[in-house]
Amino acid sequence: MTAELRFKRVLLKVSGEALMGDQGFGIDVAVADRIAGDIAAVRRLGVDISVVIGGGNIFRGVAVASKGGDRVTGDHMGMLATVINALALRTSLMKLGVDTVVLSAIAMPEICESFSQRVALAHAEAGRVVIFAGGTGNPFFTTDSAAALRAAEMGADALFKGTQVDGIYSEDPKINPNAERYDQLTHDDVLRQGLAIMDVAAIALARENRIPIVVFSIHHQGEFARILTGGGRATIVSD
Ligand SMILES: Nc1ncnc2c1ncn2[C@@H]1O[C@H](COP(=O)(O)OP(=O)(O)OP(=O)(O)O)[C@@H](O)[C@H]1O
Ligand SMILES: O=c1ccn([C@@H]2O[C@H](COP(=O)(O)O)[C@@H](O)[C@H]2O)c(=O)[nH]1
Repeated sequence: MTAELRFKRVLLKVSGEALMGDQGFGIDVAVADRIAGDIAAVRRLGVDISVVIGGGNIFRGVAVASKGGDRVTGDHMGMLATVINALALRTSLMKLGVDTVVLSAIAMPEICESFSQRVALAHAEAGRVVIFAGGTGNPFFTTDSAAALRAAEMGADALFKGTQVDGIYSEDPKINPNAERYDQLTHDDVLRQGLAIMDVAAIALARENRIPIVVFSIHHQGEFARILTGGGRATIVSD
């Protein structure tokens, strides 16, 4: 008997930082391959998946701004970092025989296709995994906002944030190991309590479009599939 699926069409936000593994910078191919394996397993369950990938393993715009540099240039560098990660993840998925396309919010036609909602939906309809690169294409945003935006554009019924921690806590658990972990929250709870797991714009956009957010650890192999089939460990944010 096939397990009942919690969601049929999901947008997965993959932490850029997770891709570096223990290296401290850049891409650990073994980690990219493992995450690709988790995506392939979820696809085999019959779930439509598209992906937004972060860039924190390579570059964040605030790193430039905090040293007195130009924030917009820094953000452009950060968005380019997400394209590098998207190409790496596509390579890992293609090795597993998963038909995958990268669509960038910033045109670079020699490297990948450009994003439009129409093209993205057509690729998804054809059964491809779509990886959205380049964030929203605009500075002063993050890939969490891009994930909420693309989830709405793709008609996703949930936004999965695969990150470094296994859910949302009362405070950053990396700073306070005694912080309380939540299984269930509303979008309003996250905003009112200022829980910094995602930026405010991303949470507000998901709330406006009634998209549940599922926060889980991308480091736990098979967790993505377990959550979709009713198990696993995650915090679910819904109204
Ligand atoms: N209330 C909270 N609950 C859980 N984690 C929190 C909370 N507040 C802050 N965090 C931190 O937020 C981090 C996730 O946010 P962030 O989006 O910056 O990283 P990421 O998922 O690795 O993405 P990327 O590397 O792509 O930027 C967690 O690793 C955690 O340390
Ligand atoms: O829409 C966007 C998305 C991202 N950026 C810049 O890229 C880096 C990396 O993204 P993360 O979400 O931090 O992983 C981000 O710090 C921004 O500098 C952007 O400008 N616009």
